[in-house]
Amino acid sequence: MNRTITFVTGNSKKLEELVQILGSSFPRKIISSNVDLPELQGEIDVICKKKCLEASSIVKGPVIVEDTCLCFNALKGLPGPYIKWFLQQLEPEGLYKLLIGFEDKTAQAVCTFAYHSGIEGEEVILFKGVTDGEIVEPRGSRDFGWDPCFQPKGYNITYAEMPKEEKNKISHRFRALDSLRAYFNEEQCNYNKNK
Ligand SMILES: O=c1nc[nH]c2c1ncn2[C@H]1C[C@H](O)[C@@H](COP(=O)(O)OP(=O)(O)OP(=O)(O)O)O1
Ligand SMILES: [Mg+2]
Repeated sequence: MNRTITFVTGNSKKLEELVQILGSSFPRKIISSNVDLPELQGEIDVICKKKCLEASSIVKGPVIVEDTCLCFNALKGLPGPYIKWFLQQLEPEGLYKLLIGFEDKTAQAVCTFAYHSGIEGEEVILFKGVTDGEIVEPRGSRDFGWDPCFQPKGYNITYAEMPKEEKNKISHRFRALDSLRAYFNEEQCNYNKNK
């Protein structure tokens, strides 16, 4: 049985963070595949499940995918899953300006990983991580997406101003991967018992 998991993503920064966060202690081998999956619409969980099944049908084995949303509370959760298009057109400056007419600048960064075993008929499993923060005037490195305009709660620096190790301790992606890691640690225990 194929135990290697393929992380299907077109985003190299996501992959970089996953590798840094999971480190070497993760029980399963993860390889990556840079396939552009369709950007679907709808509720976050539905998007992730569909994205995962799409990936699974291409890879024909165990896969994980990830979808990241940035939800502005004043906009009732938008842009949410559409953040990619908003960021592409508006850049971090424009994201900040979107909220100029609103007192409430709070936002949630939401990361959802989805895993499918590659076995037909099995369910997709979701792992979610949320980090609260606020949308601020962009500051810091332009390395990764909307990092310059997201300031996590309790901090006075943005994700983009933090050392990578710091972001990776509190980020939406870290939180999601923490529960994914717990799931696979247990799965590995059961696998070893039944071997
Ligand atoms: O930690 C992050 N810090 C800053 N920006 C981020 C982060 N994580 C995702 N992002 C950006 C990438 C994309 O503009 C949008 C999510 O869209 P999303 O569809 O999930 O990502 P994507 O299309 O780049 O990669 P994928 O091939 O895995 O779908 O937010
Ligand atoms: Mg995408």
